[in-house]
Amino acid sequence: MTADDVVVDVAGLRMRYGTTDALHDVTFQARRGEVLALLGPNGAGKTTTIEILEGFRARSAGRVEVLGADPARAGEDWRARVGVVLQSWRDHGKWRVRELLAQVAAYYTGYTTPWDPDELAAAVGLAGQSDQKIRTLSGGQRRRLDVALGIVGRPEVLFLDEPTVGFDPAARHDFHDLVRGLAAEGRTTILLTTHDLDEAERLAGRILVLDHGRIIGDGTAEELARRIAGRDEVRWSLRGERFSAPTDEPARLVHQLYRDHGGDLHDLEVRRASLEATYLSLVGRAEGAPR
Ligand SMILES: Nc1ncnc2c1ncn2[C@@H]1O[C@H](COP(=O)(O)OP(=O)(O)OP(=O)(O)O)[C@@H](O)[C@H]1O
Repeated sequence: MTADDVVVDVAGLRMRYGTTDALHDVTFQARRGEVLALLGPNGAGKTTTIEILEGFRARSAGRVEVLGADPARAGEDWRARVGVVLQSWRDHGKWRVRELLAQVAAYYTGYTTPWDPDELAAAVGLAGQSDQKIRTLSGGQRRRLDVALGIVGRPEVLFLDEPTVGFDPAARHDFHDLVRGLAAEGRTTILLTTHDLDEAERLAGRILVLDHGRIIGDGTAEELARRIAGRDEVRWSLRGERFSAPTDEPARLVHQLYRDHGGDLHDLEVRRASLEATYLSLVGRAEGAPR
């Protein structure tokens, strides 16, 4: 990773609210084009971290750089390069989708080349709602609009705080497609917070597990699962008897079983080391650790 590739650089970040330490010593980096999930239980410090990176909250200690600048002191030109998806724009119920996108796009003129409102509406799946008033949108459509407003200035870094809370499965699916589409372009670094393992696994190339203000896991879903839950498991039955074996190479074991037992082999199953088991194990371990 070269210094130019590092878009988010956090070292020794601490946050104290009164007498409560919400972040102890958080250190991580994100590269250009990377999708990073901050995963953790309630109160882990996800929102606090992301608000500090967005420049909306002053930290207690530590070094934070986003696009080479300290968010606590960065100016308008920096802000134009950073996208933040806020909770729904409920105050603008009387505005039409295109109008609001055009209005917000106009703020970026002079800093970046914002999206054309109609192209952006189409990109987030709101082409059919461009002329609709915001208060008439469904929850999922409104969330798409939130995302559209977050990306209207073509940000280099996009922050999404619990983006799919309250979504139905179809809206979640569409939203995931939208984020994957943005990520596929490779120019936007995306940092999202979630409680949802499935969402983290689907969207993020890398997952940071945060618990009680500390990072207790960092890697791809597969790396985390292997590191903690260990090996995959192969299960089978042979002449009415059940067997199981842990293995690092399930394909090789399955091949061997077929070679040795052929048609006598039944109920063959490969269980991958799961992110869920890893997460529960990580968070469970941290429960017993000193704070
Ligand atoms: N403004 C505040 N004043 C005092 N304490 C706060 C404040 N904001 C957050 N906290 C505390 O800091 C800790 C981390 O909170 P934070 O909201 O960052 O967690 P989170 O991981 O985003 O949780 P959730 O998943 O529930 O949204 C919690 O103990 C919370 O009570």
